[in-house]
Amino acid sequence: MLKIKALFSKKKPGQADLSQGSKKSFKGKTKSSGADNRNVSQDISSANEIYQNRNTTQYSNAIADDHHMKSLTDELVATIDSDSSPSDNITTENVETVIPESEINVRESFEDQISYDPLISDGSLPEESVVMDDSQDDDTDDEHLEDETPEKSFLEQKELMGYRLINKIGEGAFSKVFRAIPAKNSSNEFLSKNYKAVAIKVIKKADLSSINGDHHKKDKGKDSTKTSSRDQVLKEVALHKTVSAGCSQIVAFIDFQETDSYYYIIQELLTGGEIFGEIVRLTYFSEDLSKHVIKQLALAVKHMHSLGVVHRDIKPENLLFEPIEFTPSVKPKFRKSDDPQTKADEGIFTPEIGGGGIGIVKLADFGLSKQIFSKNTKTPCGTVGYTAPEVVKDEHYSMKVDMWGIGCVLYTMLCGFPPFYDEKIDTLTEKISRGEYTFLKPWWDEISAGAKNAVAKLLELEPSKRYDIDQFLNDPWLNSFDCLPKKGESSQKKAGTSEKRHLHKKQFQLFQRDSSLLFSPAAVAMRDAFDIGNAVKRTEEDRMGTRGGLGSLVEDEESEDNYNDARGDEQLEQNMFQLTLDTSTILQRRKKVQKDDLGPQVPISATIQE
Ligand SMILES: Nc1ncnc2c1ncn2[C@@H]1O[C@H](COP(=O)(O)OP(=O)(O)OP(=O)(O)O)[C@@H](O)[C@H]1O
Repeated sequence: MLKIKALFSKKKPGQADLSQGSKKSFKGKTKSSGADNRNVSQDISSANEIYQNRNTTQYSNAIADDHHMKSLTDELVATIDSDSSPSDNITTENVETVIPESEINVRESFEDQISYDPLISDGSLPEESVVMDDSQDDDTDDEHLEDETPEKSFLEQKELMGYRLINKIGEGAFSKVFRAIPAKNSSNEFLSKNYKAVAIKVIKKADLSSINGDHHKKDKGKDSTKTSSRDQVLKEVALHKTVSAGCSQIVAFIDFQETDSYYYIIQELLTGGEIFGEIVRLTYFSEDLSKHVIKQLALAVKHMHSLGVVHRDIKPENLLFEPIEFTPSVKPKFRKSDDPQTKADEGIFTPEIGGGGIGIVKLADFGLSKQIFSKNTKTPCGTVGYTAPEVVKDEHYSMKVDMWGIGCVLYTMLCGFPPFYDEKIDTLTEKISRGEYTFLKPWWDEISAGAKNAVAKLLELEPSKRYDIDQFLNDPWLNSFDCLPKKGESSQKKAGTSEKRHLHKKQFQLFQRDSSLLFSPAAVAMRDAFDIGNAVKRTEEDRMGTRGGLGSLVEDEESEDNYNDARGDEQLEQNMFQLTLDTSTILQRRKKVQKDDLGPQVPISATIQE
């Protein structure tokens, strides 16, 4: 409950982005180190290396080998351990991770050379240009990307080196995500050849530290070893870098920059957007398309788990995709529960390619990930030389949190609404804790027994009985055909000819303009149901007492600090945030169908308990 409070009380009201909607909740569960951002004495060696070797290591994921992976993992162990105790064996004491002055100067002089300077920082261009018109769209063909004009003057551009921010494509509680292109005169030839466009997550330092209370916590005296906002960002970067190397189902990490005011996380751009939006658009996915998406997610999770990293925030918003050409169905099929007037056609599904306009799918957002053990030592972080049986059990428990997340995503894709929901947070929390879900009639009537079995094995309450990632990957339903996209083509080319890409893009933009769907009560409720669900599971995981994990210490302390406040605010919290699934568009639509065509209406809360 404490974590849930943190999640929802920190939401920014009125975040809206018509170009690619994403209204997200706070995730930076951090504890201040009390250290100045620019002068951290007990800090992270990986970050130091990222800064110092940026020009040589920034695109290392594309070329990572085992040796590189090993050193990254070792760095990460050190990173994680620096949170734990000043007397631990593995420490990074006295390692300074400030950006060298020389580097800052280089940036400033580099900025002078950037040809688009006139647009920078005057803030005068209007916000209305968020959605591109067709003529601008044509300009985004790969061949002309480098000439693309930024949509407006972005303040975030001022301190960024080597990339031009073009338009905002997403938003988190404390971040903005931009589509960007490597600057024309970028010295980084490898980057500009391999990535015509990139996504840049920009985190404003001031926002992060004020909300995390870094200044306030500075005075507590005991926290020289605690995790500051900065450490949290660096941890996300280190984990993203580690897990994306050598895994094509994880959004590639490209580069990282820290400046006076911002952190910039530069990553591979997935042009389709979030799977979340596609569920809302299509209402639900066919079993084939669900398999196609979930298998790619499962491979991403397998890779992470093999490195000892748990994602802990698996949800449709964190699944991004590359669009493919949409081929309409000759004769669209409807389920009994569909409203033929409103159900969008998913189109033809092609094994190894995809369907519904969805091709390659990748897992993103490592802000809540944590490392449970190091790949090399197989011992939990923070311990040297032995692994107690209960710790091994805890590791597995942590990983099962991701399996539960996969189950929720699969359930949601198959039917269009999440497995657990209630209008009240506390009731929802209880349902999740008790594993109370059902294959709701009539929406699940036509879904195969194989799919239901896979979902049931993933949503098994008892972690030891729940599928692990290998069991899921061997599930007979999942393997009824080879649903993975073909290898070999770069994801940025996957959508076929630029003409076809434009076609889909136009369809997609049209959909995106209809923000009423993405921000409808149904969509908001679905987002919230996932956020609450993940928070509940993480809380349970913490209660189980994961010993080695990075997050446990940090979160435990946060819980302790917030405990009293949380109790006082509990009622307020419940009033402020109520899930409104009952009034949601998707469920309204379904209720309407149910009422008109399928007999008596069943209240959502009642059906859940069936
Ligand atoms: N690589 C990418 N390619 C395309 N879009 C992206 C990419 N990364 C992020 N986005 C978009 O930006 C949104 C926000 O990104 P992200 O989830 O990383 O931010 P966040 O700050 O972690 O959000 P929060 O912490 O509030 O969950 C995503 O949901 C997605 O819509």
